[in-house]
Amino acid sequence: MSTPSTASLYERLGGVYAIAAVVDAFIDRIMVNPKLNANPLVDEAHHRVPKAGFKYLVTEMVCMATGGPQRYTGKSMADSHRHLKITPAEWDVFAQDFKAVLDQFKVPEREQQELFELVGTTRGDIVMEEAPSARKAG
Ligand code: HEM
Repeated sequence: MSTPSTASLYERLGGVYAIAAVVDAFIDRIMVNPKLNANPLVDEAHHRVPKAGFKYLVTEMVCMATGGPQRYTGKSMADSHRHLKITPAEWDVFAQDFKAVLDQFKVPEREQQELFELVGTTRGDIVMEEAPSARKAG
């Protein structure tokens, strides 16, 4: 049995420098993934949004979500993804790339699981499960 740790996930991941390095590699990977860019709406946005700003916002968000002192200043997940019509299959491709990068950086299993739980909480705002007209307004 492992000793329970009181350190936040942010601290266990190594803080902002380590998180920014993982986000850097992850965004480089997803932005050129042909399976994600097969969605023309995602492809268009991936070529319009400057990578550096995207990495900045995702780093802020991961730092905040893991218990760091940063505050996320970007749009809500629903507002920044609704127009992309992301499918469950595309979400799975995204998750596979995430896992590959966490493995590449040798993030331990426990921290990977906690990250996947956090990422999973946003799925409902990002993945379009039904026609937009069927979604509740507001
Ligand atoms: C947990 C999962 C995800 C997180 C945390 C996340 C995070 C973000 C953030 C922080 C932004 C910028 C918001 C802003 O501009 O203020 C964004 C935009 C974007 N995301 Fe995600 N994202 C996730 C999943 C996905 C997936 C699965 C895809 C593609 C398949 C995707 C593609 C994009 C694209 C293309 C944009 C730019 C949209 C635009 O400006 O038109 N994201 N995301």
